[in-house]
Amino acid sequence: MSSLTVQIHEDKYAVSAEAARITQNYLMETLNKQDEATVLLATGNSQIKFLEALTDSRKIDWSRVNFLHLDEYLNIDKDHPASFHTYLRAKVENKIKAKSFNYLLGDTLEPLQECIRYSKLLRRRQVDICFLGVGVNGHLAFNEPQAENFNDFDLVKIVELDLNTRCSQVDQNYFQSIENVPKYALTVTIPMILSVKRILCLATGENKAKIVKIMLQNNISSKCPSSILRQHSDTTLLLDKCSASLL
Ligand SMILES: N[C@@H]1[C@@H](O)[C@H](O)[C@@H](COP(=O)(O)O)O[C@@H]1O
Repeated sequence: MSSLTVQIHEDKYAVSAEAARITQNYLMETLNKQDEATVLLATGNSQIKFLEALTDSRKIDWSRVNFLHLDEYLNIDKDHPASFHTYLRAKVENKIKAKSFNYLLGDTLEPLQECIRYSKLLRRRQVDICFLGVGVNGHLAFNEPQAENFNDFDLVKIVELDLNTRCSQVDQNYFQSIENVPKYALTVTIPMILSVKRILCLATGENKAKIVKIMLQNNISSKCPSSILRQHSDTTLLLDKCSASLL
């Protein structure tokens, strides 16, 4: 049965605090039932305060938690300031002592082999919880809007990034100019995301209001990949008043 719960909070700080609270409780419950837990991490501005609050938690036994992440640019050095590797190393890996931390390698010379390697890692364990943001064009991880259905067979794939997505990375000062933004990326696919037990999706700010409305009120369609979350069995979408302003 599908179940998407929408919460509307005062601002991005309240969203982050609530996301950290939900995750902390969920991971504690999970670790009471099983030896290890597995988390699929997102990057982006929506995650910053949330990850800060979560990694401050002293109630979670991080030594029993495995981490993987959703996506990475292709042809980017892992130490590049805009790589998701740099982001996650600083915001998560360096802050806790995890059981394992498994990066998608964007500087690989063999992208197809990297997809296979990462798919194997993802298959090894059931992912317990996945964090997501929503792109301004509705993308989930780097699953860009497209005409076809959500029919990927693979768990990880190579994608060509939308011009919109690449421009938004410049607008947010991750890259100096559009020429510097990689054209391709690796991403976990929609079927992989839907296989996760619990999903927390965070979308805050006025620039997300239009897409949040489309995501929740238009037909479920691969033209707005995030709309597929309405078919997942246990997803919470956390909005602030700005991103929820058109609902
Ligand atoms: N590829 C990432 C996504 O994984 C992220 O969730 C999304 C939302 O970003 P933000 O959190 O900045 O709104 O866009 C980025 O481009």
